Amino acid sequence: MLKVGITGGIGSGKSTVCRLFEKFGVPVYYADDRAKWLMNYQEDLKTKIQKEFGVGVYDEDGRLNREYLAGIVFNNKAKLETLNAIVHPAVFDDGKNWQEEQEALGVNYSLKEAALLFETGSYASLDKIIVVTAPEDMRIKRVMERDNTTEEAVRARMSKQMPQEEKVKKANYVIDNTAWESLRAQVSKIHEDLLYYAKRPNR
Ligand SMILES: Nc1ncnc2c1ncn2[C@@H]1O[C@H](COP(=O)(O)OP(=O)(O)OP(=O)(O)O)[C@@H](O)[C@H]1O
Repeated sequence: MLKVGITGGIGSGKSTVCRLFEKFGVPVYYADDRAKWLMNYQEDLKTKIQKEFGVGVYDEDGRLNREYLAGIVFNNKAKLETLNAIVHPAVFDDGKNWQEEQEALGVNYSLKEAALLFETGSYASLDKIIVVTAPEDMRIKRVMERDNTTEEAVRARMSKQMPQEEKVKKANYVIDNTAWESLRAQVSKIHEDLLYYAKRPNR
């Protein structure tokens, strides 16, 4: 099975593009959503997080207090690195298990969607990379509307990510998500190409 990664800056439209791939029957692993789930429900991971950041990280029901944790790590590089060193391997292993399941089902290629595909080093385990792009002002506006948040808050999150131009340099495919109208055709073309590549003998 061909393993394909899909990434892009905040608000570029990764999830929107993935939903189009799903319409073509391609299975998608949403690493960021899955990370949230694992931090809430995987006991090993929860124990490690609690040990490092204290009991206050989880509420009485055992659910992660995301605001509390964000307050600790957002402007503290060392703490953020510690958290990442705990969470990223757990998500990577979970993604690997998922890929093995997909392979056993006979899937030609699967997608792994992650905002920090390059930053976490996860791209190294993938065969092809798709980067979704959109102009910065458009991305900010879309996230402000989607999350009902401020420009400042979006820019703060954006500043922690690799710049879009650098991601594009590392991509095998780039999807320009400036306009909704051209999105489906771009996805369709890449899907055909990946299917062809995935089925090629001795690739
Ligand atoms: N081509 C488009 N035209 C208009 N709105 C769009 C388009 N693509 C995405 N959007 C909207 O922009 C917002 C951001 O898109 P999406 O959530 O897919 O981005 P993302 O890259 O997955 O975001 P994040 O980095 O925050 O996870 C969503 O509300 C989505 O509906």
